[in-house]
Amino acid sequence: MDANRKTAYLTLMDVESKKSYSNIALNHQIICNRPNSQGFVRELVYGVLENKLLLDYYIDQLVSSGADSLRASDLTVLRMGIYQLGYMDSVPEYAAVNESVILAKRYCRGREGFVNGVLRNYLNRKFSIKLPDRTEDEIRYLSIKYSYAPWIIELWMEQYKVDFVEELLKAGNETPQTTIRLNWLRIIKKDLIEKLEAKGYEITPGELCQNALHVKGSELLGTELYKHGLFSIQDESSMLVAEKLDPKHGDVVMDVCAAPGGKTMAIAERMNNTGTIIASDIYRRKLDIIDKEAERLGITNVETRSWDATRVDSSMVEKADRVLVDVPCSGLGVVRRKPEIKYKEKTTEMELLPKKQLAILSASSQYVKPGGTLLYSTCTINPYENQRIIADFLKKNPSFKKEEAIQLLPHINHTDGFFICVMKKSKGLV
Ligand SMILES: C[S@@+](CC[C@H](N)C(=O)[O-])C[C@H]1O[C@@H](n2cnc3c(N)ncnc32)[C@H](O)[C@@H]1O
Repeated sequence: MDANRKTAYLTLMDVESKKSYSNIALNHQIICNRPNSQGFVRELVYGVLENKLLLDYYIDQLVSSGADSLRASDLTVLRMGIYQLGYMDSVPEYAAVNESVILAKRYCRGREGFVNGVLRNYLNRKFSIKLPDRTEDEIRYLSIKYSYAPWIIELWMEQYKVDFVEELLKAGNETPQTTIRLNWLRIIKKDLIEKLEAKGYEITPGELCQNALHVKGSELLGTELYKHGLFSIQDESSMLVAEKLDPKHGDVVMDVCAAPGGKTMAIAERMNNTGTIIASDIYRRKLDIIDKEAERLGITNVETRSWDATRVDSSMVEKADRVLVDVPCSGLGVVRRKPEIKYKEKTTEMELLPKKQLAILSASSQYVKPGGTLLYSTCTINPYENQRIIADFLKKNPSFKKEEAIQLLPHINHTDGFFICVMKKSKGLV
């Protein structure tokens, strides 16, 4: 059996049935199955994940009992087959059908005839299947066309005009460019560019941050340059958080939701290994990742500890020059990297997020020294987790003033969708 399609199938099944994150499942299955074209596997996995509702809409037109009636294994093989037939020009039609039938023989015993029939039916009808009528139900049309749960589209329509929302939906299905953060502690920009170019990578400068470079080329994480800590992979939105926090040499910084530590490291590099960063997270096991990253990058000013950020550590009250509050959120700004987020249901857990975010922000604000900086950030595009939290917080905490609030958007800034709000604590009594 073709190892590429097997890897893609097993990854998609992990995401569908075990609710694994796509990036983690994909890396795991690549290690287990050693496909000969990781590029093909990625294209197929992300193509299917990004277009899941659209592919199921096609299956609904082709299978009388509908996509919902199918077992996860049958549905996954059909989604993969239709995606290859409809969207992957590099795959000949016969290969897409035959390889899907081979997958079905292995993973959907007795259903290979059914899979063959549905895919042939798709080939016959693919140009005649129409999307739902936009004028009748715009949310449903957009939800199918761009494959997003309807509640996300409704949420964005509350905030933005429909054309703007459509651009945002489209951008969420694009592949993000690879961006790296150069490690100022180990190398200067010019030298890193030279070393990467010598290895055949194509480099262009970042748009938002001095230490950002866009890189074209594969296997970056396998290079000696990465292993020796000359750079990290990070979107410019996260780098901008560290830039806006503006840490100074010798500062005491608290990073209260720190794991896996991307922003902690960016802050530490800016502080040139001076001062102290207390990086805490509720999960002890996640802090090991921060310790390992610090070692790779030659960072020595980070102390990790497990702490529930909704609780106030009285020993740290008014001890920090800067506090970063990068809260857990719905992740609607990172759908380009984790397309499975587009299909999340609006659960009670999600509805409780703003309460938790406000609790974390309120408790953590107590660590800020008079005159110090408090930065709240999320990787989401949701006023209830962003602007509303800040408004509620500022109403109850008049000693803080908002200095700047930015909502980065993939179709405008070409970054992840990020919210960054910088606040200052007054120097005296308010
Ligand atoms: C958005 S992630 C942080 C990403 C991190 N700042 C970075 O740049 O790599 C949110 C983190 O908050 C942590 N978290 C969730 N609830 C928490 C709590 N009550 N106290 C502290 N950390 C919490 C999660 O474990 C998760 O690692």
